[in-house]
Amino acid sequence: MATVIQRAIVVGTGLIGTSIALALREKSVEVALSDPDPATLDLACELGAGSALDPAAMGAPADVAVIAAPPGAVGSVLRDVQDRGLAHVYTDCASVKDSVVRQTTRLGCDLATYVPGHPMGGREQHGPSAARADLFLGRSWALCPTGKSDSQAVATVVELARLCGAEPLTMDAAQHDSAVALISHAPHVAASAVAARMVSGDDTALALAGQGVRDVTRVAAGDPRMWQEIVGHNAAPVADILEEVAADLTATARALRAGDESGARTVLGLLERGRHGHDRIPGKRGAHRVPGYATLPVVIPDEPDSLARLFAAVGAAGVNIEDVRIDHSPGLPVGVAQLYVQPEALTELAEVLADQGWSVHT
Ligand SMILES: NC(=O)c1ccc[n+]([C@@H]2O[C@H](COP(=O)([O-])OP(=O)(O)OC[C@H]3O[C@@H](n4cnc5c(N)ncnc54)[C@H](O)[C@@H]3O)[C@@H](O)[C@H]2O)c1
Ligand SMILES: O=C(O)C(=O)C[C@]1(C(=O)O)C=C[C@@H](O)C=C1
Repeated sequence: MATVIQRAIVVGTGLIGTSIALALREKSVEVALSDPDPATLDLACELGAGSALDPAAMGAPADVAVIAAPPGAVGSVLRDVQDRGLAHVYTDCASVKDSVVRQTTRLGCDLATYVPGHPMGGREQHGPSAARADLFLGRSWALCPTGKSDSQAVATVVELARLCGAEPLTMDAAQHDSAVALISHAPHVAASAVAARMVSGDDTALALAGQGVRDVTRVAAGDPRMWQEIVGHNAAPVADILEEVAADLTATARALRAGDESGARTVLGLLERGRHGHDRIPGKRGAHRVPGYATLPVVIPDEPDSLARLFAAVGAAGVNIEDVRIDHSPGLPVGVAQLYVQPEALTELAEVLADQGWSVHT
């Protein structure tokens, strides 16, 4: 079933909504934007994410409407946009899915045209000023169709994810929620618990802070109210993981106080399990860019000679690759090579590679 998204609506133009809109604009999709906060909407428009939604001037419904509002608002926003007939297909971006599906069902939304979604890209900042067109490049995008979502609607939202450079993964809402409790929500709370210790740390201790504590606590800089809402909507799965983390921490503290051989084995056991768990996390996505260079993200197929061909093409264009980072998850058919080049080489290299058929995301 071929679907081509030409016109989209984004409701909620914060970090996620504006990032999706920017990614769609790069693919020449016409985007109409809406947000209850006029300053937020103006900024998203000024950043080139689209133009303000004017329902009177809209004509035919858009191909897809994306709701990028906080989880607790998704049900009522969906009901409203469906009542106004703004699009043929609807999706949302909330970080939790089961409670959102229950809200939409309770509010009598049309579940045939709605496909719950969750793009797995984000940042610890919020609002349109933090948005980036490449936020979802090479990331997974969870789709949790309800039993009632129709197949054309699912195909449209798959296309939306791919237009943003992401790889759609279909699962049910409960499976999604326990997965994100493990890989996103509990880690966020644990990072906040570690970061909260810094409140009473003295200035000398904080002056010593290196990269370690910054890495462990980066996400704790996120919006506390948004995260309270996210973990509150996924309470039981998050609480389950946090209890396991707390048990490990309590056992480790006891073992350290005991200071005996058995205690040493307990500590080593946790550190070894931690390393093993870390090794199981695919790729190294979201690492910070190397300062001073421009980065050119290029999508690479998961084939033996892709990188060699890409490097050869860059060399033939006379450009030196200063550094490279490869974001790739085993099992996904594509990855993203981030090429670090001198800023003055960027535009021409992007054009040369695009002309040769590479999927380049400047
Ligand atoms: N921040 C992340 O890393 C991340 C990643 C993936 C998904 N999400 C999900 O995406 C959604 C948006 O998060 P964000 O980080 O962009 O937050 P944000 O605070 O940057 O943006 C949220 C926007 O929603 C608007 N909004 C609030 N109530 C609304 C309503 N009733 N109708 C329409 N718009 C409304 C706000 O004015 C704001 O502009 C949330 O559901 C969040 O769970 C966040
Ligand atoms: O990278 C970050 O800053 C994020 O917090 C992104 C992150 C995540 O935990 O991976 C956070 C919440 C989302 O719902 C999806 C992605």
